[in-house]
Amino acid sequence: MLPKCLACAVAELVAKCLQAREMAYCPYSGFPVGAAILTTGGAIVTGCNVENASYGLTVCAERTAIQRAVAEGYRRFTAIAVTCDIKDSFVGPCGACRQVLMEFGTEWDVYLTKPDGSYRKTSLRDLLPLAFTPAHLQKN
Ligand SMILES: O=c1ccn([C@H]2C[C@H](O)[C@@H](CO)O2)c(=O)[nH]1
Ligand SMILES: [Zn+2]
Repeated sequence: MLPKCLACAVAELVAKCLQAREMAYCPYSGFPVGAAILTTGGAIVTGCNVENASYGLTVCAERTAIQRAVAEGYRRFTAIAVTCDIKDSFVGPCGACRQVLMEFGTEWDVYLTKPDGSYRKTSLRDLLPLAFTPAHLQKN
């Protein structure tokens, strides 16, 4: 894959998370969420929330995306863009998703994206301070 400029990669990532939100399966909440993950190699893997009649089995968009990415053979990531239908504020991933993303690196950029495509950049470190990570399980 050809390397892209960072601004181009972010623009594509944001566009893909908005597209992914269109695929959300959310008949119970009516709250569609889209996510798009950028791998270190420049590939983008998307996800949406997938709800279930047994409500607790619902999977968030961010976890759908990361699980899909890992299943496709990717392990190293640089960024995730996330969007929902809320227009007046930037909304972060839920706590469960923050922890699951942290499993695959502490240095993620996170683009909290509004439906109009505007975004606020933050980081997984800032979203999950003092995180418990795989490094804590390594023997000394
Ligand atoms: O970070 C989050 C938070 C919520 N949801 C989904 C789960 C559920 O389908 C709907 C309402 O909680 O939004 C996500 O996809 N990501
Ligand atoms: Zn979540």
